[in-house]
Amino acid sequence: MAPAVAGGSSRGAGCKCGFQVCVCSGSAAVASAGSSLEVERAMAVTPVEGQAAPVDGESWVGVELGPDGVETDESGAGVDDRPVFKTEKIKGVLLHPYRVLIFVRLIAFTLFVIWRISHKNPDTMWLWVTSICGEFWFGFSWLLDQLPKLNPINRIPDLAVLRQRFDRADGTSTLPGLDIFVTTADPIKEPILSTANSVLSILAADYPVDRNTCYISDDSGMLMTYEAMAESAKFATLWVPFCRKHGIEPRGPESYFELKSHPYMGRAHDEFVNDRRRVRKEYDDFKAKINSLETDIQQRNDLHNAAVPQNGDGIPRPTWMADGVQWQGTWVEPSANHRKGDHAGIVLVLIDHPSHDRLPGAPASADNALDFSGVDTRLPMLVYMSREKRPGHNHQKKAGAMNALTRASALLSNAPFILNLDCDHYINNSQALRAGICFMVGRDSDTVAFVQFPQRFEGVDPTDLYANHNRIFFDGTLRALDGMQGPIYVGTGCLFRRITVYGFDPPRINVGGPCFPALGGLFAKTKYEKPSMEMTMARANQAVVPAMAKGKHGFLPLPKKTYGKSDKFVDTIPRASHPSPYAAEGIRVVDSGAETLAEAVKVTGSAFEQKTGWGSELGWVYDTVTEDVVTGYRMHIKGWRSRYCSIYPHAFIGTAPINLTERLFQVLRWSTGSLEIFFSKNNPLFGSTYLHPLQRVAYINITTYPFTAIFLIFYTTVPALSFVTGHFIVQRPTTMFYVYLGIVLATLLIIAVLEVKWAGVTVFEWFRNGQFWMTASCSAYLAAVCQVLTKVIFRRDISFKLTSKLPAGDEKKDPYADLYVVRWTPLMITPIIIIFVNIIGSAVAFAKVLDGEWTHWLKVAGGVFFNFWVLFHLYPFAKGLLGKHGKTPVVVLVWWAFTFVITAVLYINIPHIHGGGGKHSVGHGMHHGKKFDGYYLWP
Ligand SMILES: O=c1ccn([C@@H]2O[C@H](COP(=O)(O)OP(=O)(O)O[C@H]3O[C@H](CO)[C@@H](O)[C@H](O)[C@H]3O)[C@@H](O)[C@H]2O)c(=O)[nH]1
Ligand SMILES: [Mn+2]
Repeated sequence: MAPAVAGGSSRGAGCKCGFQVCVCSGSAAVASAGSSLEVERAMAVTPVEGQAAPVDGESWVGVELGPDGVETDESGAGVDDRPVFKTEKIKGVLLHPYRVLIFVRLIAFTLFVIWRISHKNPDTMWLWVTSICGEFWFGFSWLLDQLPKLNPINRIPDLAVLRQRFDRADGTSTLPGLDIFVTTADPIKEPILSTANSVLSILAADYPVDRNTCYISDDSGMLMTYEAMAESAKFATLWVPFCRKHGIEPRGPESYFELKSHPYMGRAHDEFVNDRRRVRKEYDDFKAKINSLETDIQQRNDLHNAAVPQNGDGIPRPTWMADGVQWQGTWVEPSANHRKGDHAGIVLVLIDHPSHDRLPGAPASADNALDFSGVDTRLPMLVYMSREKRPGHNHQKKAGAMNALTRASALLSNAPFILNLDCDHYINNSQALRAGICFMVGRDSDTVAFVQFPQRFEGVDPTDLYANHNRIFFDGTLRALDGMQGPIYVGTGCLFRRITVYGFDPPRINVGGPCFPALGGLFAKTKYEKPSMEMTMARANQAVVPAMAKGKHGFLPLPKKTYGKSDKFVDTIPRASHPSPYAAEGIRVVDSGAETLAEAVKVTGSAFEQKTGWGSELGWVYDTVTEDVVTGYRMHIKGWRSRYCSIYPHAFIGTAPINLTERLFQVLRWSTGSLEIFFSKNNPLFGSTYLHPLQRVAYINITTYPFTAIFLIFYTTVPALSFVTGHFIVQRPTTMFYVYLGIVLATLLIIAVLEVKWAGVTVFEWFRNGQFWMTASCSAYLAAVCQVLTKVIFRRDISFKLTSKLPAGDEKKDPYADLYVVRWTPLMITPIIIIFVNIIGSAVAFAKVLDGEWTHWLKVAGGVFFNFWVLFHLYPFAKGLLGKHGKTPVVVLVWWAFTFVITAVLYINIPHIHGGGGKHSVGHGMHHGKKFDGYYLWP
């Protein structure tokens, strides 16, 4: 097979797990991955104290800060010089061989291609030409994937230092404000209980409550979502103080109560057990309420609407809120102005701004069973929002929701930082928010646009059949990019700097990675300016940042009209980088009065963005099926940097589609989105020179990887067909050919082993990554290439559906039932063809040897081995295709063996194929009876 390939670690191909247990025990890891989540949670009792990400500690060594490495705090004054995060690089014993091998492989590969070009195959020129093109592409894409990994960096937040610098003795804190956006689009397809859990985990996270606001955006506009959030707000008054009192981890109740053991903080064990029993009972009630919401709302409506005639009379039957008011959004019985895609905007405050001072709870009493005396009972602000939807408007999916959230939140809380979580992701580590903030307030951090966390998933089958955990991508590629300009933005679990979202330039440019300042300086503009005195003073005084309009690389706001017609909103922009929502002690500069709420509804209106810069110059980027990568790209080309934050226990955990069809569709969407960027004005080849050179390479990689499909289809079919046709890619290999090939393959493996070592993943995951890479290439990537080319040529739009978070099988009996549900999609056609071609190819070869037609069985074995290599990669796919039968792996093998035997028997026994006049005697390469000396290239 194309020697350059090892399963690219692009986003689509890959696996996303990340369990400490895997990392420590190395080998037996994967089998226990499912249950290791339990272990992990049990270990989560003690909140992390700057605990390292789950990488192999032996592989990394601290980077020493130079004399300039003194930190300044948010006021710019060098108050405390201890850094809020530590930086590590890979130990020399790993790093040097790693880099040398990459170089060696590059040379060997070049020599290999030169050999191939100079050894023409006159028999079948088309094979020769196409295969060389393929090899060239594989080598090139390997390089694109490998080069940005030359300088991996590991950063570890130091929460103890953060605490000392920002938290005061009286329990208040000067940490910067943080707005958290949760996006949801359907209370059924995205189970509402899971969304409620995410919100509860956010409300209970460890962050100064008066500086933290949670926004839930509901693109369905349904009352059910709103009421589930109202219930959550109610339950939070118990859940949150309970978490604080006993140091509960994780703080999503569902995952907490699922734990087999319930460790506790502090000494009051009996009290803890009693409290937990109480809360558990309340949680069960809460769950029951959430689960009956649909019928409750229905019943309430029936009661209210009893007077209205029942059948098809065209009289609208409204949906009623609990307080007897008509719901503004989507009605249960949809009518004009009240259906999905056609309803008014809604902004409702469920929990208002908390007080600035602590609010200790009451001791246990008759109507209050839990003793919360001494526990702060304040809750962060919680806002429900559903933007206006109108027919004929393109609402731009998640990107549109995020932009609406950005504007509404500016009016209500205007925090300088924004964290986005998809509705199925909850906070698994209560310190996650603080950990992310470390990278925003540390040394040089004012040029950091966003902090991307790895995406971790639960509910993935223990062997991670379709590489859902994507660990090679997260722990390898994204971490490595931290050593360049920073990780690519890949969606949920990302913390943003608000002014970056507003399209501002960074205060200065310093994109050269610590290891390649020279290289960075050579190709990229690495102008370094110390923050001006004015800016420093402004921050120190906690006043409006006056430097915003200044300087080429100072904050450069876009023209006012770019932001839309809301003076109130535009007025918030100068304070957008202000760390505190308080002007003077205790006086909030933002309010949630009726006027502000009305303005918030206005700025989320569907016409608001017309003739503004939203979706192009600022905010999340529009007109693409994946808004994430391109939004981050537009920040990087301005010279902003990003950071990767991988903490342990995992910061956030979500759900992943373990069903083959769902997974293929997800990857189809991602790869289509990637190609769209390539064919747009955001093609990374033309991005500004502020882009770090190797960062550019990484972007070229992530916007071109689906093209691999074209070449891989060739390489997974033609060699197998060679056994039938007798035309081979390489006719007479020489010793040097084998030497080059050997080096190319050996270095591939050693590089992988080193990479797996520093990334802290397992070799098994590396194989899974490769397997899914091939499956995706033959199906989703190929479809993506076709789709995008159609879009580019015929200007046809591409539509996509939500990734399902609903388990399709019976969850009670088997948590992974969804894995075995087969839903047919045309995406499956190519991998099926490839499987058959490879089985048939090797069967024919086998038959030819048996038959005495070919005598060099050893040479044939090489080719057959390659066919098996392809089959090995497509094995998970075949397993999934068999559905329930695939549960027994033998079935796959039996199915394959059966096809093999049938083909071989048929070949030997049917003279029509076997004898002269068959296909294989047509070419000049090999004739019946002629000694087999053509040899298929790839062992
Ligand atoms: O009209 C819409 C459609 C989607 N969403 C939300 O967008 C998020 C992501 O959608 P999902 O279908 O779950 O996509 P995934 O493939 O699971 O998500 C990954 O890929 C997306 C880009 O394709 C990123 O936006 C996500 O953050 C990333 O986790 C979910 O919270 C949705 O509720 C909306 O708010 N409005
Ligand atoms: Mn999702």
